[in-house]
Amino acid sequence: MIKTEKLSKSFGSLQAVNEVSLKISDNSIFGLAGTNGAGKSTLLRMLAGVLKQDSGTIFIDNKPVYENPTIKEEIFFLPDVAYFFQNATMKEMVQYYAMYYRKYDRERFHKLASNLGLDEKRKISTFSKGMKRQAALILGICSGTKYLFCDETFDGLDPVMRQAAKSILAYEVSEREFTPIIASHNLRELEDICDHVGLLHKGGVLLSKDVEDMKLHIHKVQCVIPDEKAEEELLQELDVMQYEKRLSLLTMVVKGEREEIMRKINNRKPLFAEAIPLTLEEIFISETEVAGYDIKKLFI
Ligand SMILES: Nc1ncnc2c1ncn2[C@@H]1O[C@H](COP(=O)(O)OP(=O)(O)OP(=O)(O)O)[C@@H](O)[C@H]1O
Repeated sequence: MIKTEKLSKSFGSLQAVNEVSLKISDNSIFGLAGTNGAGKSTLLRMLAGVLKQDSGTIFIDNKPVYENPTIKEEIFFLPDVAYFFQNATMKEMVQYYAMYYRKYDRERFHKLASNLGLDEKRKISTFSKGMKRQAALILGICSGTKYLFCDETFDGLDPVMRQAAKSILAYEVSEREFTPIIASHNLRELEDICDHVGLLHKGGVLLSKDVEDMKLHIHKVQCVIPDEKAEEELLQELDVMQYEKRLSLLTMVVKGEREEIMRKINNRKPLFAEAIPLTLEEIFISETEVAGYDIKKLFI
């Protein structure tokens, strides 16, 4: 488990991370969301023990991380710009990492590289940007560490590869002790993968929540209600966060229990009504409006 208490870091007069207290549970995928400059990379670098905090504490599995080689053997950090030795092939990078990470899984690496169509003997410098991202990700995953810190790892991957990367991470979490932490300025990249999301804003944590929990209390529904008056009454009756009407189709994001919402809609004799999946952005809108933030301005 990762636990920080009042973690802070400044660069000169700029407060990049401001009293961040977070808990990241084991065997879950944690998304660290926030706009450009929110402090995600600085926070990840401190968590990975690359950067020393000015104040506050970080404990990983109850041990301080900075200058602690034992705990660092359980951490792999994927920076936003992947680093490879000059002219190195993936095969050579594996040899290098395997010297440091005793649990390096070469077999898994061969399998993943082959599945993704990446040639282990080709110089990584000749790979495309997306291929380099894939290479960095699988090199990191196969290190066998308990924690994987990913800084904008999905950036530059096409939608198919993004999905593949998400599946690989989810598979690892289900198969072994593994906790990936993924930082991204794009909420859509964290969609469908994170169990828990922390939202950083101006160096502080705006919220940190379990995604499934959030989904229990907010729902997106679509319906067609032929009677205009009944529709108006429904909008009054429900705790509507957002709504949009296109022709006769009414789409609403509503707070409350799902059964109760559907019961109220069905009372208005809809031609059709169904609940549809919520995006992370929609969930965040409802969660942060209480704090007075306009999430749309934070994530354009
Ligand atoms: N080495 C540094 N020296 C000075 N300022 C820095 C340094 N590293 C980060 N900062 C500043 O700290 C703040 C947070 O930066 P950080 O890179 O952590 O944000 P981020 O959320 O990762 O942003 P992005 O999504 O753009 O990568 C920014 O204002 C940045 O300019």
